[in-house]
Amino acid sequence: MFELKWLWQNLEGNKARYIVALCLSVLGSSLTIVNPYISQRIVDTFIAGDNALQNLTQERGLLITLCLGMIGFSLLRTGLAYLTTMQYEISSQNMLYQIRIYLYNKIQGQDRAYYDHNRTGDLMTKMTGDLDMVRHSMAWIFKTIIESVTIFLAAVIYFFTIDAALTLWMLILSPLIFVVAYIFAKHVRPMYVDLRERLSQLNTTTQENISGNRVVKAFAREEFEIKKFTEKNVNYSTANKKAALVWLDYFPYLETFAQAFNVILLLAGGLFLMNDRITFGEFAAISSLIWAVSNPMRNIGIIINDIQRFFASLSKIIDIHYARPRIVNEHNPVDKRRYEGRIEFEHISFKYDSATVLDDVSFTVEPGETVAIMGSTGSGKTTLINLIPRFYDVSEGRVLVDGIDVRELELDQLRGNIGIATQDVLLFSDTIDGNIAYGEPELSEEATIHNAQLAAAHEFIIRMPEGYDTVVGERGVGLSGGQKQRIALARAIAVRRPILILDDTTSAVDLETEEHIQKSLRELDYPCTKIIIAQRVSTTAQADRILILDGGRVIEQGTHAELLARRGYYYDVFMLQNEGIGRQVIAHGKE
Ligand SMILES: Nc1ncnc2c1ncn2[C@@H]1O[C@H](COP(=O)(O)OP(=O)(O)OP(=O)(O)O)[C@@H](O)[C@H]1O
Repeated sequence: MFELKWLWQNLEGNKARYIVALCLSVLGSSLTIVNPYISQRIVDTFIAGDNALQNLTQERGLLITLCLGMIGFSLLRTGLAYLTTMQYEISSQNMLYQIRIYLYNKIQGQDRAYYDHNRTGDLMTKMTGDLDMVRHSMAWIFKTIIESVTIFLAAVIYFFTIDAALTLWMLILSPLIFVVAYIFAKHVRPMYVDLRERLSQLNTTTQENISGNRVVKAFAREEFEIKKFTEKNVNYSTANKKAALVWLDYFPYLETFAQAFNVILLLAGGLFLMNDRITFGEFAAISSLIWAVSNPMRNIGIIINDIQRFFASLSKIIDIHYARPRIVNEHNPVDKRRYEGRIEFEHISFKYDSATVLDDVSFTVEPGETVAIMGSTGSGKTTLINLIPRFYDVSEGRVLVDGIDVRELELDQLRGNIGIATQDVLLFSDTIDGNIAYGEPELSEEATIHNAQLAAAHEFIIRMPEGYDTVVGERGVGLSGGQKQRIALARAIAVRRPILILDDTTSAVDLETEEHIQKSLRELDYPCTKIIIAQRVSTTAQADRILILDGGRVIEQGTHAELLARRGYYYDVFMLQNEGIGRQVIAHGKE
């Protein structure tokens, strides 16, 4: 089985321990027949045998030995069970730990497209519930199966040594039980696949609801969200019940078969006893072990249910393992530590799945230049800049950095040469200090403050209760939009990379603060090519060049003054934003 092979490979380092656990399981379970055997000897020798009374007086030593043997074997089995469980637990926990790290690394290594297509809730379910289910199966379900099978076989072999014909009578129903179990397993499998999907939907809804809590509150949509959650919860619960209850359709047959073991034993065993084919002791031993044959039949449904759950979870985990990022290093990537910062878009086009978002875009940014990109919403600005650090790869054309196609550059080095502040600001649950130093963990305190000053963030940070040590939440809880943007900007410039990309980073700050930030950016004390997406003319006016995107195409290109002179899109935006102060800014742009 492919899935089990995968699991076995991932048990690396714990295989020996797991095999020991399996062997201990087999050994401990085989010993189940020892005490019934001893009790058979006791009954036949000291209770029901022909010379029972005589033996009781003459063979006391044997009786005591047999009794002590029973106690000893019980203790031995308890000790073995303890050791066995310990080995299963340790090996499965170690495996879980290893696989979790491995899968986490895999998820970290995925490209943006992977995150576009996989829901966070689903990934979380895989990394938690599914992994736990697999571990639980390794530690408990496989143990139960191995032990049930061993006890069953040991008991059957023991019965055969007593009387083969009687054993065959007792096993007469076994093939039927396996047929019923097989049909049940086939019936229930798709239900567990469906159940797993519904669990993932439930988790996705919960995750979205919690992270989007502020939007929910803002629109007073709590009731709607509760309804949505309840619906997913009901779906999951119904699927759970359906899968669990389907067992009840089969249960009466299997329970009847399991009960029949006792009836057959009473009828056939009684006859064999009366005909002196078996002794009282042997009858007692079979009676005391009949559970070993009937219980696995009874539990077969529970085991099949758990196995189906196990395979449903395992296949989800394996999905992560085999998901290959499309954006990876070339075979022999170009090794270049520090870039100059020359960026060139050469007739590039880009499609998300099938929709064309960028169409034949060409432009060049020389090292140290500042290029501003403007355009209507959805015109492809963010998509365009995402092509530089290879968050996505072009569909056609080439993006070159320092004259080399980005696909030929070493990916970590490429991204390590770019400082980026994204449009959707995400701050980690950490101190402000920790957030600013995220890309440069060794950043000194002075440097942190310096970068915060450049990003016009220092003033508000020092006014916070714990200054730079203030912990901000998952998404910068407690900070205004503009404050978050400024911390994100400080984080982007703190890494001192030769390419700086700012995606609408100052949209939420006031004009005065923005003026300060623009000045800082112009005066950065390290060589840096800047690409700035902005909607405000006040941000773009000082750029060396401004590109206007519309519908994925560059429709205008030039300096502030040149674009104003063209009287196109840029001019219209300028007029809209500067009614009344237009003249002043025109003059400024011409400087
Ligand atoms: N991950 C994605 N998958 C599919 N389509 C996407 C994805 N991201 C963006 N798009 C689509 O690509 C187009 C361009 O989006 P993009 O974010 O680049 O625009 P933008 O110019 O940056 O917009 P805005 O100014 O609103 O940020 C839009 O039509 C958008 O719906």
